[in-house]
Amino acid sequence: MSKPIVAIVGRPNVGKSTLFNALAGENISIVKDTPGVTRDRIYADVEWLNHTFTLIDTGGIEPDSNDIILSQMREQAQIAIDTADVILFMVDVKQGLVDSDSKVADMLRRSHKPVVLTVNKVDHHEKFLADVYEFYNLGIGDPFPISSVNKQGLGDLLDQVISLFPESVTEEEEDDRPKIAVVGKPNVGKSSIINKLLGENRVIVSNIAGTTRDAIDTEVQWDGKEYVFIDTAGLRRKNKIKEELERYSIIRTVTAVERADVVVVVIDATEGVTEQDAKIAGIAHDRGKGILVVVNKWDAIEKDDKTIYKYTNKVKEVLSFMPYAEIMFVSAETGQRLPKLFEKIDMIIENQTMRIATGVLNEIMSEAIALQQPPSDKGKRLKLYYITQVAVKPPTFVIFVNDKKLMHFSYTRYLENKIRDTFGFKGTSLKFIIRERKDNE
Ligand SMILES: Nc1nc2c(ncn2[C@@H]2O[C@H](COP(=O)(O)OP(=O)(O)OP(=O)(O)O)[C@@H](O)[C@H]2O)c(=O)[nH]1
Ligand SMILES: Nc1nc2c(ncn2[C@@H]2O[C@H](COP(=O)(O)OP(=O)(O)OP(=O)(O)O)[C@@H](O)[C@H]2O)c(=O)[nH]1
Repeated sequence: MSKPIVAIVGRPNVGKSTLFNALAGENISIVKDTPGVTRDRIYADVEWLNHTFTLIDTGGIEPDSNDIILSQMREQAQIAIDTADVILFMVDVKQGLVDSDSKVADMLRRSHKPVVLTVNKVDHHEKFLADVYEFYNLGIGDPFPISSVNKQGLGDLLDQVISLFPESVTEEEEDDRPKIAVVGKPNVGKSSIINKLLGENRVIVSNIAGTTRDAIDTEVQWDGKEYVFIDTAGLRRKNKIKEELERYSIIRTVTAVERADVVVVVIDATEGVTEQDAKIAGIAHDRGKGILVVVNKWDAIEKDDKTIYKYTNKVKEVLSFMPYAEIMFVSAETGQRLPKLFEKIDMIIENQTMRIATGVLNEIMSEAIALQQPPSDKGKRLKLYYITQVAVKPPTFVIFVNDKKLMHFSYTRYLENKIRDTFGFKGTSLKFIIRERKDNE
């Protein structure tokens, strides 16, 4: 089930980052050993009442000449229209209604996307109320006055945002076809891979409009089974903007990954694996998605009998935060090994949805404890009582212990490895939740 996406759009300096930080707060998921992205605060998961959604800050416009601001705002708004379920359009009560606000409002209105008009910097309600009313002129509905700095008005704002989410029983959720996102740096061969898969296999292609987002998905049939490639039309069609801002490509990646079951991370063999690849892979890792690393352009490099081995090690080193990732070497040009992609995808999905019986899990844990004593601190030893699997996609386990503080990351990793020794779980991360239970309970 993918989380709804909310995008913040607005001119420079209206307070987008301030609101983003106020809402994301400590909820921002920072996985310690994942590189980059989450800490860039471009996106974060926000919880409000019983809802979780992904908040995206489309900001990052360099305040320059007005012309540039307007064209970049249009770009920003387009990204939001393409990817978000709800758009939070932010204006600044102190600056008042500005021409570029009206132009962007026109664009948003034409998109028929749910928009929440957010009037920021209303630090004193009475003083600014008349100015807030002015924003009715934008013709995109009621203005919601807030003060991001003082965290005022955020509750009403979030209530409104949540009320606009699509019904939870959408077509997308009933659809059990595997959904695949192909991501990677520019020029690594994402489009070439998809075109090859479409072309050679004489697959039936149909465009399925996203249920609430404007992303265009592509259906591919392989071996009698249907797979959905997310937002591939945008990939195959060359980007209008030559050098898409890194921020925007991260936003596109996040929103595609959010909807995917399996994420194919494409790496260019001729360039080698880089930190930027790690950053992109980190987005999928953070979200607990199935991951397949595909090293493309394998035809284009000089090889001897050790090349694959060396290359695999290099990939594992740069992507050391996801040792479970499956790696394969392909060529979109020659089609080498490309058909294997579907086998791997099937295998990863199976692992993502695998459920292990509680009895078996507890046996594995008891054996692991017998082999390696749990850590202790100041005379108190960690006791592990019970383990059970509570969810799939990714497989999630709860471990009951006497004292959470004693459960070191390294011991969790040790247990994870023991579980993987038995069940593999290739291509998927595993999530562990540690709960305390008192001895006498
Ligand atoms: N008085 C007041 N100032 C605010 C409020 N929210 C933000 N500001 C200030 O407005 C300025 C701009 O805020 P940012 O959050 O950086 O604005 P932004 O829209 O992210 O700007 P860009 O990154 O340039 O797109 C900062 O000096 C903030 O402290 C508010 O609610 N009241
Ligand atoms: N030798 C070789 N070249 C390839 C292979 N796959 C792609 N290329 C070339 O790499 C270049 C980029 O390929 P694209 O498929 O456009 O890459 P992309 O990742 O979709 O690029 P963006 O749309 O910019 O993100 C093209 O010139 C392709 O011909 C391959 O397997 N071998």
